Amino acid sequence: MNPLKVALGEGRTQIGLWQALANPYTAEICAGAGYDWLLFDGEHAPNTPQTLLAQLQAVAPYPVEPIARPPVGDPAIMKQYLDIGFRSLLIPMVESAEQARMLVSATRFPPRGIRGVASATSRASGFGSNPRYLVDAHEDICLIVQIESRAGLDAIEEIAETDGVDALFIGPGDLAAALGHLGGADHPDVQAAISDALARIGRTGKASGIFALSVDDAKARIAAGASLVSIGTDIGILMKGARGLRASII
Ligand SMILES: O=C(O)C(=O)C[C@H](O)[C@@H](O)CO
Repeated sequence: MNPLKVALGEGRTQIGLWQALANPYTAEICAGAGYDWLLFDGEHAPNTPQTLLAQLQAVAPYPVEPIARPPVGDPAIMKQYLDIGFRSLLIPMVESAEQARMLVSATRFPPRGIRGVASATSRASGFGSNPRYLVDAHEDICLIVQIESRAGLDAIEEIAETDGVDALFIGPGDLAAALGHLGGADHPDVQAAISDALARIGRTGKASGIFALSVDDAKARIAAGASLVSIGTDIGILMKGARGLRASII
C-alpha cells in the first residue's frame, strides 16, 4: 500500500521537500524531519540510478514516501527507477493524454503495459523474494505528471481523465518560461495561469500539486485545494542557513 497514493486519492494534503543535493546523508536528515514525501530529482540534480539507490536506502526506515523525477518521461529510465524501488514517480513536461497513457503503460507489466520484467534482480521485488510483486506492483504505483508548458495547460482535462494518473503537478519555473516570463514565476500572468490550472485540475477530481515558491505561497495553494505541495529544497535550506549564520556574526 502506497500511503501517498492513498492520501492523494482521499484528498489529504501531503507536504514535501525537494532533494537536489544527491546525497544519502542529507536525504536521511530530511527523511526524519516530518515531511510526507521527498522528491529525488533526476532532472535538475546530479543524480544517477546509483545515487538515487543510495538515497532510497537511506530514507527507507522513515515514514516518508520517496518520489523520483526522471529527466524525461522515458520508459527505459522509469523502468530503472521502478526496479531500484521507487513506486512514486513525478514525470516532467507532460503535454497530452497520449503521452500520459504511454507513461502509465511504462509503469505496468504486460499485459497492462510495457514495463520490462526483472523478476529476481530488482530491489523492488525484494530481489525475487516477493512472489506477488509482478502481479500486484501496479496497485502501488503513484504516477504524478507535471504541467509546465502551454500545451500542458491546454491538455489538463484530458490528462487528468487518463486512468493511472494520480496527480497533476505544476512546475512554475518552466511554466513561467513557456509563458514568456523566464525567471518570473511570480509574475501576475504566471500566477493567474497557475491558479486557473489548479482550479481546473481540482474540477476533474484528480489531485493537484505545485512546487511552491514560498511558505506563504504553499499555504495559499493548499487553501485553494492543492494537496501535493513542496515547500522548499534541501539546497535552499542549506544556502539560507549558511548565509544567515555568517551574516549573524559581523
Ligand atoms: O518548473 C519548475 O519550477 C519545477 O518543475 C520545479 C523545479 O524544477 C525545481 O527543480 C526547483 O527549481
